[in-house]
Amino acid sequence: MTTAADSSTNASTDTYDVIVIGAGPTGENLADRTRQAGLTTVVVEAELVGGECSYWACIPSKALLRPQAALDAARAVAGSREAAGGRLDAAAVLARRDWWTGNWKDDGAVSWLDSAGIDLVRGRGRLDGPRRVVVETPDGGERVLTARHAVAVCTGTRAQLPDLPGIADDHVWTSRDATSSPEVPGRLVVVGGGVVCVEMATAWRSLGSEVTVLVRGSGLLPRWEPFVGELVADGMRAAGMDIRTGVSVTELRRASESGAITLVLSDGSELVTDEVLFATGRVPHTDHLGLETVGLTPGSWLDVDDTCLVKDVEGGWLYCAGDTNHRALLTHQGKYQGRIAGAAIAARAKGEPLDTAPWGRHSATADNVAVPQVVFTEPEAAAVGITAEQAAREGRRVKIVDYEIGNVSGAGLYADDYKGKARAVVDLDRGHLVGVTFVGPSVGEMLHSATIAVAGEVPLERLWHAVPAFPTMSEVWLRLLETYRDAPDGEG
Ligand SMILES: Cc1cc2nc3c(=O)[nH]c(=O)nc-3n(C[C@H](O)[C@H](O)[C@H](O)COP(=O)(O)OP(=O)(O)OC[C@H]3O[C@@H](n4cnc5c(N)ncnc54)[C@H](O)[C@@H]3O)c2cc1C
Ligand SMILES: NC(=O)c1ccc[n+]([C@@H]2O[C@H](COP(=O)([O-])OP(=O)(O)OC[C@H]3O[C@@H](n4cnc5c(N)ncnc54)[C@H](O)[C@@H]3O)[C@@H](O)[C@H]2O)c1
Repeated sequence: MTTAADSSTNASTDTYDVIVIGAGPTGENLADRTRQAGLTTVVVEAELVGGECSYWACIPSKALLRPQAALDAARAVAGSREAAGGRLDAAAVLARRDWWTGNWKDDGAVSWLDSAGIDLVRGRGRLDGPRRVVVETPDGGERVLTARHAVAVCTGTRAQLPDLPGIADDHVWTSRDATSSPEVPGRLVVVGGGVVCVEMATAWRSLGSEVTVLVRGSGLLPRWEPFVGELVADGMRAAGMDIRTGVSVTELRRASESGAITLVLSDGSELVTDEVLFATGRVPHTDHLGLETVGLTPGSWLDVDDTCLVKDVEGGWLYCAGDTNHRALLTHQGKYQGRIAGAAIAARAKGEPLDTAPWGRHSATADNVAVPQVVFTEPEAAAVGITAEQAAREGRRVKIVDYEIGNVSGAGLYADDYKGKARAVVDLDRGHLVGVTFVGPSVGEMLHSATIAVAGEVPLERLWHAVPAFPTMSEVWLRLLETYRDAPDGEG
């Protein structure tokens, strides 16, 4: 076994300072940080460099959603509305989606790894005891890698399918099909109620599918402020989707001649469709990962501290960042964790002190208090921090401030009859915002201001001095502060 002096010049090296399993957005960022800190770094990738996000998740889904959003924006304003009467060109939308995924080729991402001095080993990696990774290479061989300092598991997730009669025999759509299908199904049923469900139902409806959404609970997006699911459902119904709540699939069968799928529902009725998407959550890629060789349970989410070091493994060498640690299943949080974990690995390798205090450079503190997310439906939803219900559960003394976004000039100018709502959750003991939610057309781009207010713990008195430009939708910030001040027992 050889030892690498510099990984960028020696591709056959088997011992590295850091081994990263999984080259999704998280693995790429983590590897970049350790390499920039001077540590030799290799990433092991079983499929495509760039991960789920680039080829079957964020990028293709947003590419599918953007054209209808552009059309809706034009239709929301008298004058442009008259010019925007046509339908989407589905073939052009799909072609643009394909371009954004690089036609499911990772040449661009591989060149970036090269330029960053990070080695790539293609194949499926698994742990084989402390600091040792065995890679099953595409040619059927095996390659053994050892790490001087750290192994980082960044293997992401795959779709979770419910165990239903017929589901194993009949091909059903998962998020992979919903983001990569070359054809628009005539009829599509989407099962779930979470983010993948609402986004993919919206995208395929915009391309012409007849869409039925089946939700076993009472509404969409149950982890968000309640008005979000209601307004998103209104928008989806207005776009022609059939949303049914309190119902789930109990059985399915695909007809061999027509290919149509019959779904048997929990209310006893049947529904016939061309495709069915199960958007019913995720499971971690931690089975077949050799977790048992280091005392962990195969298939489990990996529990980590704020530096992303896996708990319950001796020797402080195993890290896990991104989806697989279940802190926040979002690309930007995975990349953030990758940056923090990479810096922590480098500091530990050099014997430097770590700054793990809240908001320190080696602590992924934002995961606990300030996770932003945008749902790209029509209307969009955007939130950071906690909801009113979470605040109540945590026993915080809070004031909830609501405002109709349509009342500000910027929103009215953006869209005739703008409908949207903002909510701020103010922690009265701490004197700053701990949660903000917006729902309405194009609110996603406003979210970062809220993220700065929550992560920065900006005192409310100072927020009065953050003056929103006129006439932008951001004037909602001023209205939220005034509403807070004028409410009984307000402290504005
Ligand atoms: C339809 C959909 C839309 C989404 N949209 C958004 C969005 O708009 N914004 C957002 O923030 N998040 C979005 N997400 C979530 C986002 O995709 C994930 O949070 C993100 O991909 C996680 O990044 P990751 O690097 O942790 O894992 P992944 O992107 O899943 O990458 C993991 C990589 O590890 C590889 N791998 C797995 N096992 C092994 C192994 N044993 N050996 C070698 N390699 C292995 C995989 O092949 C993969 O390339 C979406 C998810 C879905 C399903
Ligand atoms: N724009 C974005 O940021 C974006 C977009 C897509 C996905 N994501 C992330 O990807 C992750 C996965 O999203 P998701 O929508 O797959 O999962 P999710 O956990 O958000 O939603 C899954 C939904 O399916 C329901 N469900 C589970 N099992 C079911 C069953 N057997 N029958 C009927 N319903 C069932 C659940 O009640 C839940 O509401 C999320 O954490 C999300 O944040 C983010």
